[in-house]
Amino acid sequence: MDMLQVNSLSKIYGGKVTYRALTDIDLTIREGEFVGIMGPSGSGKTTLLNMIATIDTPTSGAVLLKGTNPHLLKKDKLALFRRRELGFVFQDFNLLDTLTIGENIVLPLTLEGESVSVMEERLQSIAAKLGIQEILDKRTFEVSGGQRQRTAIARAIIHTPSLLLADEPTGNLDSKSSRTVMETLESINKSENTTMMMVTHDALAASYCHRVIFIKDGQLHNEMYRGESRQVFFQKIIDALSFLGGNNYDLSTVRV
Ligand SMILES: Nc1ncnc2c1ncn2[C@@H]1O[C@H](COP(=O)(O)OP(=O)(O)OP(=O)(O)O)[C@@H](O)[C@H]1O
Repeated sequence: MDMLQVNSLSKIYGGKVTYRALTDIDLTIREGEFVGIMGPSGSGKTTLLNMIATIDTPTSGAVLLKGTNPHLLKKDKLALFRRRELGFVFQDFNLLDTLTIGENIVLPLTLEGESVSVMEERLQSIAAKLGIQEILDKRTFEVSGGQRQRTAIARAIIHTPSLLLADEPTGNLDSKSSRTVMETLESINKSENTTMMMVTHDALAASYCHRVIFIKDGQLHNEMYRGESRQVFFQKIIDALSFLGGNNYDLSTVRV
């Protein structure tokens, strides 16, 4: 089944000087697929993610999630759609420092008015899957970056969203934590069959995806499927990035 369809999506930013950030993007993501989006700085990756996340609106074209175009929904329905169908993971974790790790994770269920016993059960089960049972009572500033990101992932999937959107989830992590976070996402993708789309500059992170789509100058450039070996895929991604060129690709910082 197709989970996400993006049809002829374009974005022109307004203002004194207009800027065409995306041109005619067509994209389909199947249920359970884990897709990476890569491309040089300024190529339109975050713009694409923001259109799909309904954080921003397209200039033309359509986004369909399970056949529904969220951009056509009224404000209340859109808020509900976002809360139920989407999960978000960001580079800077976006956790609330006034809450414990456990309270952060159950926040989406609190907003849904779920009962305490259901919340507790879901919390324990998800914390066990992500290996963060020991830190549920701690504050966000008492745990490591990798643990914070796993907390953010737990919060993003506790309401079993149709689509998990991640923007540079390893951007603030060292290489060891990056691996753990990517292994976590990979294992959730497998066990829950959660459809995932991740924007990243990090070739190591991208190598965990089933498919990587490269964007250049606001247009789809090419795509690559992983196949059997993550190591081989990693090398292919590095080659594709150096071929793609563009700004801010410092391959000396690439992690193996
Ligand atoms: N609100 C905005 N108004 C005007 N131009 C914008 C706006 N947001 C982004 N842009 C421009 O659109 C282009 C695409 O930006 P976007 O953030 O999507 O790129 P990106 O590929 O995610 O870049 P990076 O890898 O550096 O995060 C850039 O040239 C950017 O300057």
